[in-house]
Amino acid sequence: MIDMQGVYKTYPNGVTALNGIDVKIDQGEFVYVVGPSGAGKSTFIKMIFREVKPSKGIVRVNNMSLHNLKWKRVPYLRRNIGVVYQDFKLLPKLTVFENVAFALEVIEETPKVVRKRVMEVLDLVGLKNKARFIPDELSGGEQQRVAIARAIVNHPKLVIADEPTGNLDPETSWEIMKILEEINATGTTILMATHSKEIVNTIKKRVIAIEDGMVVRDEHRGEYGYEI
Ligand SMILES: Nc1ncnc2c1ncn2[C@@H]1O[C@H](COP(=O)(O)OP(=O)(O)OP(=O)(O)O)[C@@H](O)[C@H]1O
Repeated sequence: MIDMQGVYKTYPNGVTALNGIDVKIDQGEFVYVVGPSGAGKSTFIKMIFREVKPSKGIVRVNNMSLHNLKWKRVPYLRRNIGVVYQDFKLLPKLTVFENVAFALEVIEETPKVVRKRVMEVLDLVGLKNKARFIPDELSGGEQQRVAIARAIVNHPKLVIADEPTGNLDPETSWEIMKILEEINATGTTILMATHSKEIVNTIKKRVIAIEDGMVVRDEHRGEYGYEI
């Protein structure tokens, strides 16, 4: 479902963040992306939902070629990708329900479908009883669960999580991981950048390590491999 061949990214300021990446990820895999700060993990991840365009190389996601994808086709790509961020990025003035519904309404679903689907995903993340709350009234872990509900409400084939537990305490982080594993168990591919040694070494999955913009390690049931 993700295929990168000879991918390079040099930002306009001259920094080369990706330096020849070759990676294939199949539908249904759970993959951690690890590596030191500034190694290129976020750039790698952003390339998959076309937040970043490659300077050189082939990028295919869900059978779409991204290196030459027209800007107006980008929403079609993103419809099959849910994104979860470290800082949640919820809309502060909208309720939990509205934050999640927003992702569906933009593709013009009927109110009935929206309600059913939003309540289904809120149930999955254990927040059905907080549908009317606004983000400020929730804990960090709860906000991240809303962000996950929003990411999966469209039944994406792929969920990308950029340090989803980075702002959470350990106990809450395990809860978030449990939810991501449940989503993965339904066949959704999960790609997660993380600095959490505990998580990577405990919940064993494929590990792709990036250093200086290159894949230096790619192991099934791999280790985190760094001290911090
Ligand atoms: N928009 C940008 N413009 C210019 N340089 C950038 C941009 N984004 C990232 N970089 C640079 O590219 C390199 C890789 O950054 P990236 O954010 O991909 O690393 P990372 O591995 O995700 O780091 P971290 O673990 O700290 O989040 C860094 O040197 C960074 O300064």
